[in-house]
Amino acid sequence: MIRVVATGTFDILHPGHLYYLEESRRLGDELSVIVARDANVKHKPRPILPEDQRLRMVRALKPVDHALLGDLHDMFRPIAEIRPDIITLGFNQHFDEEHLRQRLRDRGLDADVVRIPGYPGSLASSSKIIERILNTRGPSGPTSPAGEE
Ligand SMILES: Cc1cc2nc3c(=O)[nH]c(=O)nc-3n(C[C@H](O)[C@H](O)[C@H](O)COP(=O)(O)O)c2cc1C
Ligand SMILES: Nc1ncnc2c1ncn2[C@@H]1O[C@H](COP(=O)(O)OP(=O)(O)OP(=O)(O)O)[C@@H](O)[C@H]1O
Repeated sequence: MIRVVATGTFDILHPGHLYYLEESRRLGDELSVIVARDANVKHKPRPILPEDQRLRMVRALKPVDHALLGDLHDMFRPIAEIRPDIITLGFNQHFDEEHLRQRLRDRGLDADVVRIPGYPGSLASSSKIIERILNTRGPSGPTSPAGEE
């Protein structure tokens, strides 16, 4: 039984998320997904959708066997519980593979780390979808009703 773990914020689902999770699942027999806590998303604007909602949607996706919210303080705690054989990183996750492998070894965890490539598609990005919403439906967007600020 090969256990795989995937991680991410998953704010406003799109086909890039699905591709990452499908490719992660293909590497093993069981896929667990750790969804980032609202309080831990500091490297970009805070998610639009709250963590419970992001978790619920990820859990419903076909390639996902288990989904859980991450730990608030220690990112290796869920990993120590799941004991995966493989941890996948998405194409734009800011972790260095070798550094992550070393930190895992330091904690007595010997999971391999595999980078999954990007899925092509102009709207396969949460931030681009948000940008498009603001540009097309925001106060100065082309579809706002006449006379409304
Ligand atoms: C091995 C690993 C374990 C993680 N564990 C947690 C965790 O327990 N709690 C959490 O809030 N984020 C955790 N994260 C981080 C997020 O799930 C996410 O990868 C990070 O916020 C980068 O998000 P993004 O690629 O979705 O922008 C973990 C990331 C990795 C690579
Ligand atoms: N287009 C994509 N192709 C492949 N993997 C993707 C794609 N978009 C996101 N992922 C992966 O899905 C996981 C969760 O991604 P995340 O929630 O950061 O979405 P995002 O669309 O990259 O967000 P943002 O646009 O805010 O950076 C990460 O591992 C990320 O690398």
